Amino acid sequence: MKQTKKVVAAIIENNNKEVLCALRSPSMSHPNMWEFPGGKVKENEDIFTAVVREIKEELYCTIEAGEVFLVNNHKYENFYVELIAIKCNIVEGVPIARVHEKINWLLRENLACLHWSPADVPVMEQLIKGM
Ligand SMILES: Nc1nc2c([nH]c(=O)n2[C@H]2C[C@H](O)[C@@H](COP(=O)(O)OP(=O)(O)OP(=O)(O)O)O2)c(=O)[nH]1
Repeated sequence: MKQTKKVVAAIIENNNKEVLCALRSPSMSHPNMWEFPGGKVKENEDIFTAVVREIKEELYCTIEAGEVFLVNNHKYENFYVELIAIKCNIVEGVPIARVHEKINWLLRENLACLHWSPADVPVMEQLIKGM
């Protein structure tokens, strides 16, 4: 049976109404695709704790988690992902790409210009619809 990965992703919007997007590096799985930063939820960890931890590890800043924006179940070739997108705010620090190739702030209307990880496409589309 295919494994299911439970993954949290942070939807972070700045004061200019731009959304934080992160490019997976060539050494990561799903290389060279854009995603909402985050990662796998650990066993016995709640999703809100997980997203705060992942953003601290990956982007070196502190966020607070808000409400769940969208949950998308996606089937990749070798595994399933339950992608849980959570609205978040930065409360301390400035995001720095530590594991990603780069990060970018984009207006919602421009999000479709990027090449997204397939599981992220419905999240990106919902953000554009919600403008
Ligand atoms: N962080 C994050 N991961 C995503 C998104 N969309 C998506 O398909 N994924 C996938 C990529 C990975 O397979 C998994 C997240 O894993 P991860 O970022 O914690 O770590 P990883 O590269 O070591 O994962 P792995 O594939 O090697 O198990 O979910 C997204 O928006 N954010």
